[in-house]
Order: sequence, then C-alpha cells, then structure tokens
Amino acid sequence: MHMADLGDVRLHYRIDGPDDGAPVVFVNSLGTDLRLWDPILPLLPDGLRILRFDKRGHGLSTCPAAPYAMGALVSDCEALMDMHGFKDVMFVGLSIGGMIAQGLAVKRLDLMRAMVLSNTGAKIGTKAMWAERIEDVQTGGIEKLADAVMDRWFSRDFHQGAELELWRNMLTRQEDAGYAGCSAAISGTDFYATTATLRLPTLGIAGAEDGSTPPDLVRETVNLIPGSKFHLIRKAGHLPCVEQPEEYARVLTDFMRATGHI
Ligand SMILES: O=C(O)CC1=CCC(=O)O1
Repeated sequence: MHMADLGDVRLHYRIDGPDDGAPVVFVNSLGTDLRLWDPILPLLPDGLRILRFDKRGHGLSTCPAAPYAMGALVSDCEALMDMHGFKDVMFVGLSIGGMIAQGLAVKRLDLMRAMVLSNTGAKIGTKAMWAERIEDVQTGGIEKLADAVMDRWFSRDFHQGAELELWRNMLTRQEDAGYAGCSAAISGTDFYATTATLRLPTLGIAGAEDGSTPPDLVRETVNLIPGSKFHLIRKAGHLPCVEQPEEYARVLTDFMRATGHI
C-alpha cells in the first residue's frame, strides 16, 4: 500500500513498471478511483512506468472537508509527481482528470511531454448544474444521483451487461464529501483562456454517447491547442477506457509512438 502525506490530505497511489520506463500518469474522473484504468493497463506496451492515484475524497485517500479548489487537486498531482521523479510524462486525464491535466500543464509544463484530454473540457457544465448536484449529494448521498450518472457514463449497450452494477458500486462507495468537494472544484473551473496558451502535443478522446462531456466539447477544448489531434470512440459513453479498452489502449499507444515517448 502506497500513501503520500501532503499535509491536509493523505493520498493513496500506485506506481507500476520499471524505474527507467517511459513515464505515464493517469488521472481519473469524478466518482471513480484508480481502478478505472485496470481494463487498459494490461493492453499497453511493456516497460512503461505508470503513476495513478485516488484523488482527495476518493478511493482509499483521505477525505478533507468539502469544498475543494481545482488548484488543490492540481497541487496534489504535482506533489506526487515531484516526490517520485515523474517528469516529461505522457499525461492522461479523464474528465476532471483532464481538467487537472490542463491546470498542471499551465503551471508546470516541465512535467509534461504530451497530454491526452479524454472526455473532458476546458469548462464542464454550469454553476447551476453543479450546485444542484452538490445539493443532491448533501441531502441524499451519491445513491440519489447514481442512476443518472450511469446514463452519462455508459452507452446503451453497456447498460445491458452485468458489469454495470460493479461500476455503479464504485461510484456509490465514494465519500459523499469527496464527490461534493470535487464537484465544487469543477464548478469553479474555466480553463478556456489558459488552455489556449498551451503548446504541447495533445490528443483529445471522446465517446460518441458521452452524456457528460460530449464529443463537441472535447473537440472544442483540444482545438484551443494548435496541432492537437482528436479521436472519437463510437460505442462508448463517458468512460471509454472501460467500454472499449482495446481501442483506447491502441489510441494511447499510437500517440505515445507518434510523439516519440516510446
Ligand atoms: O457527469 C458525470 O457524472 C461525469 C463527470 C463529470 C466530471 C467528471 O469528472 O465526471
């Protein structure tokens, strides 16, 4: 079990792969923990050095009182990377993880060689939408939101399968305060101006049936960065690494090769 004490929070994290492997950092979405990446890791090339972690208030990490600022989430990731010598990485951020990617690239471009903005945006939703969601979590717990979240996370086909229930369990077993805290961080974030200043190889990945960050939002976000690429995964919602792991891993691998990371 790996734990980093960052003062106001203790983060649970994992590092896999050899010390001299090409470094890759994965940051997952609201309401998920680091197991989100389990379906794709065995499909990636051997020899990568992979860091992933549970955001504050998620997974096995501790849960400071809500709300959280996006700056705190960016600093958590920065501290973990500095602590373990992760620099010049391929950074893969999904949803709020993609917001953390954008914030970190602006703050510490030295940490990143390239970034993948998966199912995310420079801004996600509206303040009113997040206020309602936070209120729902605070009054009824995550369970109150869970069915609606499943509709955004997964395509119609995936809703027919038995695995859906397990991912729903991942969501409902997160801390209510952690979910509300990260929702507040998303609500307060608008990265349009700063992301437009970024110059690094960037790939956008979208799911055709994503009810949370639809393909147009992902495309619009990566188009802020000159030279960026975009890939649409057809039979997937908000979590294509779960629904289409082979395609997701192939697209990541191709991008790592195209950018000279491997
Ligand atoms: O809408 C959802 O529940 C999915 C989501 C939005 C931001 C994030 O990280 O996940």
